[in-house]
Amino acid sequence: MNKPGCRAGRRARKKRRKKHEDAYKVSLSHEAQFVLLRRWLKEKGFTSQSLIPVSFHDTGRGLMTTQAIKAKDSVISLPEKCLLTTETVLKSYMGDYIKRWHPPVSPLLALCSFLIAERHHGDASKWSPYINILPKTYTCPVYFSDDIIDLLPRSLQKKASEQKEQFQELYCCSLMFFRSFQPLFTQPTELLFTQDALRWAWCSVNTRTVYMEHDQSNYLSREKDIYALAPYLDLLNHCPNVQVEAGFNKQTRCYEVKSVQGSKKFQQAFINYGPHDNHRLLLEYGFVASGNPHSVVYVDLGTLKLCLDEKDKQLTQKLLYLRDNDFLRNLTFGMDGPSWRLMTALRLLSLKPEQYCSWKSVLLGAAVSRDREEWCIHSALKLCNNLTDDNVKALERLSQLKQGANLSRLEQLCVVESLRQEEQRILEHTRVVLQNLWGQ
Ligand SMILES: C[S@@+](CC[C@H](N)C(=O)[O-])C[C@H]1O[C@@H](n2cnc3c(N)ncnc32)[C@H](O)[C@@H]1O
Repeated sequence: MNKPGCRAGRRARKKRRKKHEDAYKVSLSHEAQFVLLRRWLKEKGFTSQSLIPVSFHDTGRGLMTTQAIKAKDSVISLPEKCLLTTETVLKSYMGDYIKRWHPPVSPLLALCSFLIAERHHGDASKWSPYINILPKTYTCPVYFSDDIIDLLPRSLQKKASEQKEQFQELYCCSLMFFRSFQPLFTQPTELLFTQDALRWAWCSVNTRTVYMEHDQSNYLSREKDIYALAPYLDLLNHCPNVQVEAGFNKQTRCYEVKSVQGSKKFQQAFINYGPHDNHRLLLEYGFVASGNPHSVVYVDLGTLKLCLDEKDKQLTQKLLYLRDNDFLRNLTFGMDGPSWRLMTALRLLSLKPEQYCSWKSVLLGAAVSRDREEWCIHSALKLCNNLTDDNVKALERLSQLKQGANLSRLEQLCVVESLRQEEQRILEHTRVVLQNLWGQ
């Protein structure tokens, strides 16, 4: 039974926490750019007052409820007129240029080109109230310099570098296409459609669009056209524990978000971007969610090799089996210890020559012998300690680099630091689990 004293203490702590959070919750609804945005949206038929823009102490800018939302009730319903899609782009002054271009460009590139052009037009743009509230820069890895990429967990470094290369390739391949817009501008397109401008537009589309399927256009490439920029609605932040139903309603012709559990008054309204771990959130959205239940620490092949016995004559064969059976990726530690896949890979690597014939049953989950199980736990601890050391070094380096960094670099360093801190927390839990297993 709870002691009354404890309950009173908890209540007091809760009150203090709420007061602290409220102090760092600043309404943005009276700022000129949001007043203009709301006015512009009202002209397009969006009038709801139940969500207001707020700067939150933990997640940054987002939307707060001004009234309670019941389970299954609407969070927001945005009329089609407010959405910016490839249809908007193809119907615009850029449409004929895009339609003429061969081979057809992707829906993503069409949207990016339009955003770049509209940002350049400034107040003369019909979309300026929306463009003005878009972030000026992002914390996705495509913005990271090499020294920041080096501070990511090893398994993420490769993906981050690939993202940068993929972006670079898109830019190089699009230069001629951008040049085709020259008649629309007085300035040379090289000065408008720069790599920086495309990076900004690319991140705007990738981090802010909602999923909306469109009919395939003959004027665009075969890549799926699933994007819609949804002004105001795109101020909703992600919470892994929230459930929503979202989609374009063909009857009401609105993009609707409904809450599954409901939400209290004066709370941040969240949506769910999907069951992503922190690596995916960082790669695709440029942030990490603290306490993310989907997060794990990945053991890359280089780290796994630390517990391999170079003198093991079957080592090459073991690694081949692991690779052929898809056991060399997605090896992870979670809050509850090493994953089944990681332990299975370690069990196969642990086999002595005379046990090697049982490799098939090991891959199906069978344990071999007590001493091999101990070897696996010991190896998992070794991997856990190695990843922890790597984290500690990265965190030290990050705190050095943060000193004297400019604002956008500081934001990037802080995101990487949050990721490392989250991983440290997972590894600490994993170590306790492994030590308990070792003691059994
Ligand atoms: C669709 S926008 C949401 C609104 C955004 N915060 C803004 O100021 O415009 C998506 C971006 O919001 C940020 N974000 C979303 N959820 C977050 C969270 N739980 N914590 C921190 N940042 C978050 C990330 O930068 C992400 O790329």
